[in-house]
This record gives sequence, C-alpha cells and structure tokens, in this order.
Amino acid sequence: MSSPLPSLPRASVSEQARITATLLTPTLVRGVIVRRPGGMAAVGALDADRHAVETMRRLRAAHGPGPVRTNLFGRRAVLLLEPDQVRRVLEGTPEPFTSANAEKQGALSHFQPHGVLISEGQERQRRREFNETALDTPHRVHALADSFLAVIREEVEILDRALGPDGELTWSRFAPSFWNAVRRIVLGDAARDDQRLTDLLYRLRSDSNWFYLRPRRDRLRAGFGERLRAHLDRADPDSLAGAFAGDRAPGGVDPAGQAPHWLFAFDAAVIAAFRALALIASHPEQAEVLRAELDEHNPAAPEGTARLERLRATVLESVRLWPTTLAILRDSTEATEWDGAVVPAGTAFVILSAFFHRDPERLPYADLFAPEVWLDGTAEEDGLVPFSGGPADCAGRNLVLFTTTALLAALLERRDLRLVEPAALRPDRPLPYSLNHFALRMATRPVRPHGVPGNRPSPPRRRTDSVQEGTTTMANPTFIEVQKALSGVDYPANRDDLVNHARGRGAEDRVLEALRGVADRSYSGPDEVSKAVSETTGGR
Ligand code: HEM
Repeated sequence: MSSPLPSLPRASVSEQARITATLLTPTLVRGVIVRRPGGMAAVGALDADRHAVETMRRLRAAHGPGPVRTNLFGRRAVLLLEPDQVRRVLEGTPEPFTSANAEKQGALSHFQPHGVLISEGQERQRRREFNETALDTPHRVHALADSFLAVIREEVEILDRALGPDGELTWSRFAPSFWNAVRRIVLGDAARDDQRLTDLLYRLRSDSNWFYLRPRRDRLRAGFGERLRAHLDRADPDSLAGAFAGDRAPGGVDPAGQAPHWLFAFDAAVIAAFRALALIASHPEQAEVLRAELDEHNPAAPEGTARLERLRATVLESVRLWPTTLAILRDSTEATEWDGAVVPAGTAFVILSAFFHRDPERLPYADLFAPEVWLDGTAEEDGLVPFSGGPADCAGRNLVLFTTTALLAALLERRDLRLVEPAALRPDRPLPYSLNHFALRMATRPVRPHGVPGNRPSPPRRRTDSVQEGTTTMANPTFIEVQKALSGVDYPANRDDLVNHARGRGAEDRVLEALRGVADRSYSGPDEVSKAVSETTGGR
C-alpha cells in the first residue's frame, strides 16, 4: 500500500488566528482596491504592516523556510516565505499559476471585467499584447513622452501657483492636481476636468473592496462606460486613448475594456509619488543629492527625465517601503510539488509584498530610505517585487516611473519641502511599516521668489487658465498645441525654422500665427519657444 503524499506544514489554530488578525483584517479595513481614509488612519496608527511582517517571521521560525498552508477567506492557500518561491510562482504565470485568481476576479469584475489581470488563455495573451503596445512597456521613454511630460510640468506649474509663497502641500491639494494630469495622459486634454469620470470609477472600485459580497451595479457601470467611451472615441493622438483608435487595436482588443485598469492603476502612482515626496521632504541630505541630479540632467526633456536615476529609485523606494499592491495573488491551475509535498490545483498562492520588502532578517536596509539598492542590482538580487515579476508583471512600470519622476522633478525644481506630518518619518529612526498618505503634510516654499525665472522655466499654459475660469473657448494656442507642432524640431532653431516645421506637421493657423509672432532669434529648446509664444500672445 502506498503511503499518502506528504503535505506542506500547516498553520496551527493560533497561527491562523494571528494571520487573520494581522494580515487579512488590516487588508480589508484599509480597502483592497480603494483605500479608505478611516481604515488607512487605523492601519497607520497601529503600524499594522509591522505586525503582518512579524507574523510571517514567526511562521518561518516555527515551520522553516518552506511555504506554509493556511486558509484565505475559507479556501486553501499557501503563504510563500522565500524569494525563490516568489520567483517560481511569478515566472510560472499564467500556467500553472494563473493571475486570474478567484479573489481578484471577485474584486476587479466590478469595474474591469475584461481587464488583462483577470483574463485567461488566448484572451489574456491578446490583452497583454495590447497593453504592452499601448503602454510601451519595454521602454523607459514612452513614444508619447513629449506630450506626457508637457502635461505634467504644466499641472505642476498650476499647483505651484495655487500653493502661493508658503502653501502647505496636503493630499487634497496634491492628488487632484496629479489626477488632472492622469486624465489627460490616459484620455486626452478634453478629459482634464472630467472629475465625474474618476468619481464614477471610484464608486465602482469601492464596490470591489467587498469582492462578490456586493452585487454588480450595472447602471453605474454603464454610466461610467459611456463617459469613458466618449473620451476614447475622441482619440486624442497625444494620449494613450489615441494610440488605438478605431480598428487600430491589435488583435481586435477593445480599448474600453483595458482603459479602466490604466485609470485605476494610476491611483497607486499618485499615492506612491506623494509618499516619495514625503521621503524627500523628511531626508534633507538625500534631497540635496536629488537636487544635484536635477542640475545635471534636464527634466524638461524626456531623455533628461529618464536619466534621473536616483529620483526614479526614490519612487521605487516608496513602493518598496509601502507597497501599493499589498499582496500578489495567484491560483494554481494544476497540482504543484513543493519539496516533495503536493499542493492541489485551485490553491491560492499569496506573496505578501511587505514581508519580502521589509524583512529585517534578510535586508539590512529594511527600515531605511535606501534608493541605492535600486541602482546597484541589490533590489533584483533580493527579490523585491513592487511591480510583480514574470510574464504578468506590471505592464505600466516604465510609464509609472517616468510620470512620477517627471512630477517629482518638476515640483522639486519649484519648491523646497519639509515634512510636517507625520513627525515619525525622519532619517534617524526606522521608517514606519504603514504610512497613511491621506495624512501627510509638507511645508513648502518656492526655490526662488515667484516671478524670478529659474534655469528651466516651465512654460505657462493659457488654456488651463481659461478652463479654470470656466470656459473652454480660446483664441490662443495652448502650450500642448505648440509643443505638438514643434515635436521633433532640431534645436537651435530660428523663427522660420519653427514656422516651417509646424506647418509641416499640419499645425493650425493660430499656432502658425503665434509662432510668426515670436522674436526672430535662435531658440535652444521647446520651453524657450513656448515662453516666447506665451509672451507674444499675452499669456500669463
Ligand atoms: C505605483 C504604481 C503601480 C504599481 C506599484 C503597480 C504594480 C502592479 C502589480 C504588482 C501588478 C501585478 C498584480 C498582480 O499580479 O496581481 C500590476 C499589474 C499591471 N499593471 Fe501596474 N502598477 C502601477 C501602476 C500601473 C499603471 C499606471 C498602469 C497603466 C497605465 C499599470 C498597468 C498594469 C497592467 C496592465 C497590469 C496587468 C499585467 C498583466 O496581468 O499581465 N500599472 N501592476
């Protein structure tokens, strides 16, 4: 008679209770998909992720480094304890470890039932391909980076003006400003003020926090879909939406099925960027190094932004220290073997990001702000996975890092920052495991007095001023229109070069008119031209 197959060590009743109290409950309290301010405050006050990491360390001490069997919302699950196990599961996606895990399907089907993350088989492959093309996944500089950068710098300029001489930067000031940029990047300029679209998505996403427990709200979803479709149909060529207008989508994938994920996922980018800013604002020495990097490269150009390695690493540190994806989940599609033990198909595999990023037994830098680990190969060696890994890793990683780096650069060029809240975030103390982004407060002041031009003044943008005044009619070309018309100019360029280039790109008459109005001299870059255009057309 053959002996039964060995199974993985199993969490005891008391360990299971601790897993529920320190891993599952805080995750539900703060919100799996939409972070709740009250939940974040509670989790932050209790430094809940510290307890989660502690639970994982205890499991390892009790059962050794092999995976441990547990229970996730009433079904069989395995907690991974070693980076090699994480690599195996992520590299083994989608077979035998599918990313279309049951809990994720329950959560995401509320607002992105066709999202790649919960797709399977051929459909997953086509949708992944579509995402990779639209998001320009392999490249640090997206094909539309010129436009994205201009949008970001413009929105930062507006934020800077709104802050005034000594304004305090809070979540309620920072997030709407970044969201204006996000809607323009994803859907085009005309979506900038469509706050309602983001609100509808927010309501659908809030339902996701309840998985299958809350019924799908079809009318709400239809309303969101209609609004989204209108933006996608306009297909602004300088936005992600424009990349696949009409029948240009590869493999017949409907962009309306994928764009909700982009909007949803930018939420994490906004949070990550604000926390990165808090790191900078609380670490003056590191801030100095970052400022030196800004002086060395030109953040007003996409290639310059891409060279801001340390600032990029600061965003990576933000998502290492405080992962926005709390757990990466996979379900096994077949029985898998782990050190001689067999785990049946249909088991959930859980990668608790905070544990792998903040394990003090493995990582000497666990509780420090250590951007260098992203620059010298350490992060890769140590198996840090804020953007997941393997064939279903984050398809927007490069785009996120570009946009957040650009945003931070533009802010640092304009503002000195000092963290006011929370006081616990400081270089001489271990960093907290949980950071409530809603409660961050930073004192700011202009790097130079208002009105005094810096080395790389961001060009003003008249259209946004008129949008703020409640009208969308404009006599003068927008900053984006000018940038678009001048994309690809060889600098230095004089006035005739500029006009001819813009005409060659099919620029509208008012753009040509504006360019004809600038002084006839040699221009060294697009910012200088935009500034000249703005001066001649009376822009502020
Ligand atoms: C700080 C910001 C972000 C972080 C930390 C992040 C992280 C992640 C992680 C961990 C996953 C894997 C999730 C899983 O396997 O369960 C993922 C998937 C994905 N992300 Fe992001 N993400 C961010 C922003 C974005 C943005 C802005 C976009 C698009 C504009 C994007 C596009 C995607 C896509 C398309 C997938 C699905 C990949 C697949 O299933 O093949 N992400 N992201």
